[in-house]
Amino acid sequence: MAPRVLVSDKLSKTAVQIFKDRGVEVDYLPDLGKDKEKLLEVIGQYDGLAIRSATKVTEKVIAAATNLKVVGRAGIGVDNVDIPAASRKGIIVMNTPFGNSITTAEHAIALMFAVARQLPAADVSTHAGKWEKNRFMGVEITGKTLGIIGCGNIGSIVATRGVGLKMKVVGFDPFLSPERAKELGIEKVELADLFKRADFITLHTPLTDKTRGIIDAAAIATMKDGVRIINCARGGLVVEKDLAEAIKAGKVAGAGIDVFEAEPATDSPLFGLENVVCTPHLGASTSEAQENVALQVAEQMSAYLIEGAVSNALNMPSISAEEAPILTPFVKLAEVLGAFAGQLTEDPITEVEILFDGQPAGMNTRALVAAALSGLLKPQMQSVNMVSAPLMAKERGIQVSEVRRDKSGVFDGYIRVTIKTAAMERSVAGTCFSDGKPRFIQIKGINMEADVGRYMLYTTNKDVPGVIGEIGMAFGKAGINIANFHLGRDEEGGNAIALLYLDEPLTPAFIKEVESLNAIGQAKLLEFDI
Ligand SMILES: NC(=O)C1=CN([C@@H]2O[C@H](COP(=O)(O)OP(=O)(O)OC[C@H]3O[C@@H](n4cnc5c(N)ncnc54)[C@H](O)[C@@H]3O)[C@@H](O)[C@H]2O)C=CC1
Ligand SMILES: O=C(O)C(=O)COP(=O)(O)O
Repeated sequence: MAPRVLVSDKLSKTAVQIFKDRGVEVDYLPDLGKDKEKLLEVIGQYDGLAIRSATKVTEKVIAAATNLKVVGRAGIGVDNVDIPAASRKGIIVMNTPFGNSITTAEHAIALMFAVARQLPAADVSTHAGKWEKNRFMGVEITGKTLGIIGCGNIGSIVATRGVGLKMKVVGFDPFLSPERAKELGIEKVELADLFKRADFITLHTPLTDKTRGIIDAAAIATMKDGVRIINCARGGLVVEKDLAEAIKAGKVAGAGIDVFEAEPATDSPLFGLENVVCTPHLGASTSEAQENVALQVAEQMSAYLIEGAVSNALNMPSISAEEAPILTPFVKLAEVLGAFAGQLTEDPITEVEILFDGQPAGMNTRALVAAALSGLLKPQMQSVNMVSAPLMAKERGIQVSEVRRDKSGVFDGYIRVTIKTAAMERSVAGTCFSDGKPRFIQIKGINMEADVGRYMLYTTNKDVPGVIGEIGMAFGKAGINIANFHLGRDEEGGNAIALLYLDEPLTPAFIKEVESLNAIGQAKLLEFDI
């Protein structure tokens, strides 16, 4: 059945055409996202949800989204999506990180000019026939200091535009390297320095616990008198009430505000103030940007829903369409190895080490780690998947480490999963042959070569004569067929293990009976999603 996508915000219709061309069913209901109740009612029918900023993908929406696999944000900011809730449910959240950056940077520059020359008020006055030539005295931009808070995609574009306008540009961003600052032609500064020196301040960070209220009364007090502030990033970065007070007091000479603490903003302390230029979250609203983001989000969501390719996901490593077919057998292998270890371990796991030897070491190991963790946690959490597993492991305090090394043995490559609990350590290794099927090659340090079956009985025993006979007798007496049998041991007369392939699951009573056989230590029924 074709996957179904709901477009619940106003995206360019290009998205609809792309979904259809890729074989995805699509419902285009651009106002539905604003109707919370209706969204809750219908979301269960969809595999994908394409949004902008109006649809709020809350924990409640995610709980109701019983079939949802992917949320695609046609734009950058994902603060309207509860990503931890989505991750917990295994839903991928992706955005289009570059499609609207130039357009948004241009809006910041447009607001800067509008504030510097009071263009909107002058426009209203002139339309009213007042000709107030003396009322609107502006400031020049050339030679002024532009302070950019957040020098990522958009902040960097604003920086180059500022340099082009002959401004002195200073930037604050903890992740801005001195080399990158030099390349942009700007000076990297601390925030306090930026506040002290800037004539214009423009914000380009995401809204996080660190950045919320970054411009408040205390920050404004350290700024130059007559500073002008532009916010095209997110409402909440600026404390609107504090900015309004500072404008009324004449400390701040003007502000250009595109984003608000509460949106849609129907009321704000900034409304009606002299030289505050407001726009209704128009940063990304050009036809070029909207074409870009619609096209990109529809391509990305279709690629995921149809081919399993992942790009620009915020809660899952990327898997390109080209690598998906090569990676898939190793994803399955990693999951099987994790599942083996997870099913044999009842105590809390404290550590997991995943070793990639040879061929898989050169692959997308983040995806393979996610797959191994998903297999490992599945016995405890049925709905865990590659998206949710890393977060679940972290929330459970499991330390995950990854080791990559060159080919070291007879196989072109293999993966080994080692887990630790307070009481023990256990490892299992496997490889993929050219048929793409996973094989176990080592269990608890014992070499063997065994296919993976849907139902398998794993036993540990002493390497003494008669074990196979005893097990065989028990199965024969119970009338249960053994499809295949693999054995391995560490040394003659030492520890041995057996893997029995079964056509169907065993009853707990029968497993107990096997466990009670003389030479048998442990007997455990394993199930693999194969
Ligand atoms: N008004 C609108 O319509 C639009 C708004 N946006 C918003 O613009 C903002 C920036 O977007 P991009 O440049 O694409 O993001 P980005 O991720 O490329 O850049 C953000 C930068 O902020 C920096 N940063 C993070 N915490 C910081 C802190 N505490 N102090 C200083 N810098 C910090 C990061 O290191 C990063 O370099 C986002 O909030 C996004 O949602 C994006 C598009 C349209
Ligand atoms: O991309 C972003 O982060 C934006 O803020 C753009 O929002 P919008 O898609 O115009 O509602």
